[in-house]
Amino acid sequence: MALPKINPTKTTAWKQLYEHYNTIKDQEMKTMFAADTNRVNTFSITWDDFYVDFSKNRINATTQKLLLQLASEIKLQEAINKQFSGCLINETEGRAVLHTALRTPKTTPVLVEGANVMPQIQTVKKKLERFSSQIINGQLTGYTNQPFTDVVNIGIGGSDLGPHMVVEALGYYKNHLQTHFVSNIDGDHVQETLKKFHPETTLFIIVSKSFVTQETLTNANTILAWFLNTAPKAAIAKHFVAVTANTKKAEAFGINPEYIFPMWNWVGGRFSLWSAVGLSICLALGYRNFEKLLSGANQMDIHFTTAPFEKNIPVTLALLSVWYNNFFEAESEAVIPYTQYLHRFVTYLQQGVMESNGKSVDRNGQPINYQTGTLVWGQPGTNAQHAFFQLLHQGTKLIPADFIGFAESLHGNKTHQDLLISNFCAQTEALMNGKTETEVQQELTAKGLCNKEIQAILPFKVFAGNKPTNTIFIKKLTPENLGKLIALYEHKIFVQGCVWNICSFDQFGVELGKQLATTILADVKNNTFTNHDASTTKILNFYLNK
Ligand SMILES: O=P(O)(O)OC[C@H]1O[C@H](O)[C@H](O)[C@@H](O)[C@@H]1O
Repeated sequence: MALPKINPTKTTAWKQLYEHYNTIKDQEMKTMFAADTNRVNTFSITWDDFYVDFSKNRINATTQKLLLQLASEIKLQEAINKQFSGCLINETEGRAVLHTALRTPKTTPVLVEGANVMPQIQTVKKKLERFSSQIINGQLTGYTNQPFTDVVNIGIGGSDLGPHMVVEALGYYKNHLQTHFVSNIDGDHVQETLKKFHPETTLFIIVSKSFVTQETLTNANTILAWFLNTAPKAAIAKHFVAVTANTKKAEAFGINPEYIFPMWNWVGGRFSLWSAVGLSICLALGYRNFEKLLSGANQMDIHFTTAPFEKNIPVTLALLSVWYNNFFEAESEAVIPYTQYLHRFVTYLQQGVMESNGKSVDRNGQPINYQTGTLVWGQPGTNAQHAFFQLLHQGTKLIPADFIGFAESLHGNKTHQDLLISNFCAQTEALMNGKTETEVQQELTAKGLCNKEIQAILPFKVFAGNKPTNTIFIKKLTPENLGKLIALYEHKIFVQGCVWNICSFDQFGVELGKQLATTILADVKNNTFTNHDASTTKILNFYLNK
């Protein structure tokens, strides 16, 4: 029931893509547009509220054919079927990968090792719905009988990034509850957050799939001590709830079992916002909006599992990313959302992409000799334009970029929206077309510069262009459309992991640092350390003023 284990570099498509790369690498996209009036129709997908234009890529019909052949040779369809049918595709941890079941309609059974998981999902969803509406409407109150005004999510990694991103992204739809997120072990993060609310009117959600994460438990204990400075012990039951797959540990922490929201080991942390980990989303936006988010994601799941690969958005974006990563040797890709609401989207994606696909052994445990996980970075446009776009336009690196935009402004300010969308379109056009010497010369001549002046400045004003971008244009930022967008990137990650023949669902790479931190903590407490390298020892000496 395992995923296929095919070395991509041994496929016929891979070898042909190499040869093809040599023929296309110096071709200009603008020339390709001029030669083919139908290019934009061939290389775009209209689906639902989404228009995805991937025509501004360094590809032609042969590239697309070979990338699709690669998908077929590595048995992508078989892998997708296995994921959605609950096979234990997270082999290194012996788990299914079924965050998609959390957004599947309740009438469709989803089996994990023969058992239908839908009833337990429904039970938790009902619990989330009841609890969140009782907090929002003031039926459940704090220990002094006042309604809750603030909610604090205490979690890190997947237990923070997803819900935090969604609550910010859908800020337009928020209710009166103020939401806060405490993640970092940095005590200053907790202390700064604690300034913002009162114990009598604040609900604390401890979110940890494992319920052993150092940061989360330390922060939870610090906040609990702060709470008990003014509140009686009996108040804990009303103010502290937990989301976890380890209910025993949550009970041992002192959480009222009635207020423990379970999740399951077949939901990976970085894909968990659809589970009870989304409790802060339910509280901030109301349960109906949470359901809309899930329903949007489910629509993308249906698209992903049923659309032919050449019209399949996640498959297309994944294969294009492989094209640049493995053939053009582009190391990173930028994601630029043209809405401030998505200001945490890239931070969220970084865990999904890099924790999943930052691997250097294949599914057989063999070292690999090709590039895997891309570096993902970015921030909202137009801010990004004034920060790092210089490097995109004129730097030495090839950085493919996804431009994500929403046609409708939520507050309806047309003046701003016209400006925003003009920038959104102008940047991808500029990145593709660049500016030739001749164009610069004409521009400067028109400004009245003499030839000597023009020649002195000319090289600095030329833009090579031919920089690839995808445009993901969506009608409106709604809970449904955000659900679709997040699910799109989740599936892109999965497809890339399949092509690279790596295990996308474990994260052993985060363990070593955690182990060493435990050793160092003991050393710091004892004020003695001998077992570290000279560099680390000197740094520790600096800390301990030795
Ligand atoms: O939810 P928790 O068990 O507390 O885990 C929180 C985070 O811990 C680690 O950093 C893992 O690498 C992440 O994948 C996970 O999201």
